[in-house]
Amino acid sequence: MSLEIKICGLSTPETLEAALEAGADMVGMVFFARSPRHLDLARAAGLAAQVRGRAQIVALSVDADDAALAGIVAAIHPDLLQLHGAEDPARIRAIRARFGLPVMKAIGIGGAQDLAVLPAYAAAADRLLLDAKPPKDAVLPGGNGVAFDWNLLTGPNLAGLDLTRPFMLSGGLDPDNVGAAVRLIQPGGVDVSSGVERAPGIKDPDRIAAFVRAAREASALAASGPADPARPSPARETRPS
Ligand SMILES: O=C(O)c1ccccc1NCC(=O)[C@H](O)[C@H](O)COP(=O)(O)O
Repeated sequence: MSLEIKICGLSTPETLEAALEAGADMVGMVFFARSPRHLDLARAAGLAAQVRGRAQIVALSVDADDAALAGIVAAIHPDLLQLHGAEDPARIRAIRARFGLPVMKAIGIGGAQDLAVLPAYAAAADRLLLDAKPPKDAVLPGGNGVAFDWNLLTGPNLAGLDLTRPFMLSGGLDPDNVGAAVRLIQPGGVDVSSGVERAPGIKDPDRIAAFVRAAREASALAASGPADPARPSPARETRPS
């Protein structure tokens, strides 16, 4: 299975085009008013029209209620809903049922203890996004450009987890470190926002291209031999189909 690459927090036609031309599989649009990447629905609809049929459209929200989600879905017809708040497995199931769309749940990882919740979330969501926990003083629950210890996701720590679909890795990835992350973890996908920006909320086309290139090169290399012999390759799945 080939590595899926998501560029999150795109907000202009130019940077969106850079992500699509670089070969991103997924593009993320942020609906969270406190974020410098926040999009209003009209702007998002225009960007979605530019993407349709070229990559998957991911709508990111944070503890959004049904009315807010309905507005987002009607405006951009996303392929995937990314939930980046404190949505529990019951809420994820309710959202999947109500909107008939696959859900990717972001889970903050700070230590081995955070892995315990993964099976419950994997059973409810279509995908998991394993992200860093936000720093204590952070305004945003994600998109903070901080990484967690990737070694938490190597063989012994994942051994007891019933994961049956590829997860995406995120948090502090950038063009310089994504190769090492892919070779070590062999995730199903990688997701980046801050690491391809020149300032908060301002994406850099060159960094987007460099990120995609580095991730693809590392994925090809990893496919020729797993870095962690205790771990099946590619990364295991997180939900029965
Ligand atoms: O990007 C935002 O502004 C944002 C706001 C609220 C919740 C999540 C948000 N972003 C999440 C992401 O962009 C990524 O899924 C992930 O957290 C990685 O971000 P980064 O560490 O900046 O690459």
